[in-house]
Amino acid sequence: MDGARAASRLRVVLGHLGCPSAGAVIAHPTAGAVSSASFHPQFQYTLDNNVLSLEQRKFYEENGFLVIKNLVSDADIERFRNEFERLCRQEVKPAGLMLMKDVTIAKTDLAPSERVITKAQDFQEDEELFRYCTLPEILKYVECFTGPNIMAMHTMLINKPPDSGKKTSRHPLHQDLHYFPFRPSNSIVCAWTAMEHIDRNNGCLVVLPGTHKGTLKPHDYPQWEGGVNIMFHGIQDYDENNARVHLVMEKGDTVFFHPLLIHGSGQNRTQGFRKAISCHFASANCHYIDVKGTSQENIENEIVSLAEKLYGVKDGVSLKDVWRFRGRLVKGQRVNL
Ligand SMILES: CC(C)CC(=O)SCCNC(=O)CCNC(=O)[C@H](O)C(C)(C)COP(=O)(O)OP(=O)(O)OC[C@H]1O[C@@H](n2cnc3c(N)ncnc32)[C@H](O)[C@@H]1OP(=O)(O)O
Ligand SMILES: Nc1ncnc2c1ncn2[C@@H]1O[C@H](COP(=O)(O)OP(=O)(O)OP(=O)(O)O)[C@@H](O)[C@H]1O
Ligand SMILES: O=C(O)CCC(=O)C(=O)O
Ligand SMILES: [Fe+2]
Ligand SMILES: [Mg+2]
Repeated sequence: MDGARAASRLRVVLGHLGCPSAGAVIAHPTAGAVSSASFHPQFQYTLDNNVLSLEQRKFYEENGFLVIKNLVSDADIERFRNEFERLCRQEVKPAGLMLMKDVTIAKTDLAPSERVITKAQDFQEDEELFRYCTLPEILKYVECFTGPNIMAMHTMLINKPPDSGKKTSRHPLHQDLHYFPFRPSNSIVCAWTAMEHIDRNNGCLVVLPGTHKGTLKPHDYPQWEGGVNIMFHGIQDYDENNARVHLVMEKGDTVFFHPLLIHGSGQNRTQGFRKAISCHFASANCHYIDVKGTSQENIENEIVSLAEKLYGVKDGVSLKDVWRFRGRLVKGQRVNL
């Protein structure tokens, strides 16, 4: 049940009980016997617990994202950086890991190194990097969105390269839900941690606040002259008047955001490789959906044919099989996913 319906149902129930202040529960959460810290039926994107302040909850409800400063330690980030370098040099090859190169060098046979790999994806079998998805300081916040049964569904270390001049280091504006065949969307959250100072010069995250309240939009490849990275689908028609917020973040700062929030990242105009580590978490109580006949069918076809090509998997595989294989339980019980 969503928050608005829960609130109106609560009003009905309290009304039946002859409670005169039924409306006041919504208008004045501090009134009466209801504790303000734990009971907010008007909220629909965050859960009742004592981790987020009222201000933080209101911010996420309104905007669809929340930045927590200095959440991950320098020592942990150093470990992630070292392990990423080992993966790039292919000193270790965890099962399922995908190493991506920028489209401008995809067809070259440069030896893999941290100056060639732009993204390490699906590191769920790499114990050292997967520590990120189990950090108590991360999970404490994740639980505010997913509840207690938590799956790490999708992992990435993004190493945005210096732009070659073709602007291929950009990530077009998109909604992550486009890639996910599970619902409900409010029980999914991305944690994205800056591994260094990130601003507009090296291609920070750009978000369109409040867009998490909308629906999933059709995505496809943008018509960019210089080329687009494989699977970097973007929204074709978003509201150009929607405010754009550039998230300037320091090392260790972490943004939690809703999978419908429209976001992307600009080009990296520096000579450094801009690093961030992220995980999409979902409640294990979410359920898989069939995306056939929906706007997500294009990404399903693309991912499934890639899986067939790279891993020789047989016909009849669907997007949900790919995600079932990637997902790992990090807290509570693996209920559905
Ligand atoms: C919420 C979240 C999911 C949002 C996102 O993450 S959006 C971006 C998602 N991106 C992905 O999922 C990419 C996942 N990565 C991969 O699948 C792999 O790393 C690959 C890109 C396929 C590379 O795999 P690899 O084993 O190295 O295979 P190959 O080097 O033989 O490449 C296979 C064919 O793909 C091409 N390719 C590789 N990298 C890129 C690129 N950056 N842009 C465009 N095309 C690319 C490559 O040229 C090759 O093409 P063909 O020779 O088959 O024509
Ligand atoms: N013309 C465009 N059409 C669609 N998306 C765009 C366009 N230009 C940029 N974007 C996308 O918008 C997001 C942010 O880009 P934006 O240009 O605001 O930031 P930037 O490149 O970091 O900074 P600057 O404005 O200084 O270039 C990225 O996801 C980028 O891919
Ligand atoms: O540039 C980034 O780090 C963000 C990438 C992103 O949004 C994604 O991979 O889904
Ligand atoms: Fe994204
Ligand atoms: Mg720009």
